[in-house]
Amino acid sequence: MLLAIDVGNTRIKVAVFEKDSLLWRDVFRKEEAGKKIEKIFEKFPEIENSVFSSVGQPDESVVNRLAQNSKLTVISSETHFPFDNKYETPKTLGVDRMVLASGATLLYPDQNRLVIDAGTCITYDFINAENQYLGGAISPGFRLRYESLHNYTAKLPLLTLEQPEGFIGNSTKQSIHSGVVNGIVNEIEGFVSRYHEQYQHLTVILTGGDAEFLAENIKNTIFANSNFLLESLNHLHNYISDND
Ligand SMILES: Nc1ncnc2c1ncn2[C@@H]1O[C@H](COP(=O)(O)OP(=O)(O)OP(=O)(O)O)[C@@H](O)[C@H]1O
Ligand SMILES: CC(C)(CO)[C@@H](O)C(=O)NCCC(=O)O
Ligand SMILES: [K+]
Repeated sequence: MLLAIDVGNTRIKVAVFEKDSLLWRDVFRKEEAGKKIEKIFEKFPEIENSVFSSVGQPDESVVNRLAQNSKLTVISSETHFPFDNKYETPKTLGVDRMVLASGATLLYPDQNRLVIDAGTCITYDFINAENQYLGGAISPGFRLRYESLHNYTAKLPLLTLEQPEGFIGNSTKQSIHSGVVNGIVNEIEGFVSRYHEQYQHLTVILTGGDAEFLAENIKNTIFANSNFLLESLNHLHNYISDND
């Protein structure tokens, strides 16, 4: 049994896997990590292994706690990934993006893949059929867009994610919702079309905290899976174990 921990920019996501099946998952704030992780080991005493990845500097107390209770694998830029990294600055590439690229490589073999992660940031990661990671894009996610419109203007209110009533925003609120939601939807559809022009056969995977909301709004054929990063951690852990 494996415990996978993904420390994002805002929240921590954890899942327990038995082979390829996800048994249980949870999401919590960073301050709660210590207590929550202790509880997970109590709930699942069968956990032997854990795999940890963090977009920021890993929290030492969390890492120590995991290492005390299980055989721990920490994913970093030193990890042996299943793709060939062609990024010009591989040392600055986000660990979360490398985990997503690993999952896409292992789960969708021999094809061009685009992973879109809609979380705090929206990231685009492209791996070609030759398993070369070429890069992608980074843009602000829903919450960042709503917050920056409020924080950097004199009059715009702070709103939270809501489906706009139409394309033409007919009030301040509706204009903001249209700008943020239709902006992101058009951005994603635009990127997917551009990749499609260059790569006819393309598998698109959509994940992150806002994936479900987005899946309902996007035209193109995509695989939406909110747990893709956690599942990628599980598969990457198996890959590392098999190749040691
Ligand atoms: N309680 C919550 N706190 C923050 N964001 C939330 C919450 N519930 C839903 N969301 C939505 O999830 C998005 C953040 O996604 P996610 O949880 O994947 O981000 P994250 O933890 O920062 O992870 P990552 O860094 O991998 O993007 C926000 O844009 C917001 O719309
Ligand atoms: C882009 C984020 C913030 C998305 O979580 C993260 O992957 C990150 O900090 N990346 C470093 C920059 C890069 O990926 O090139
Ligand atoms: K993200």
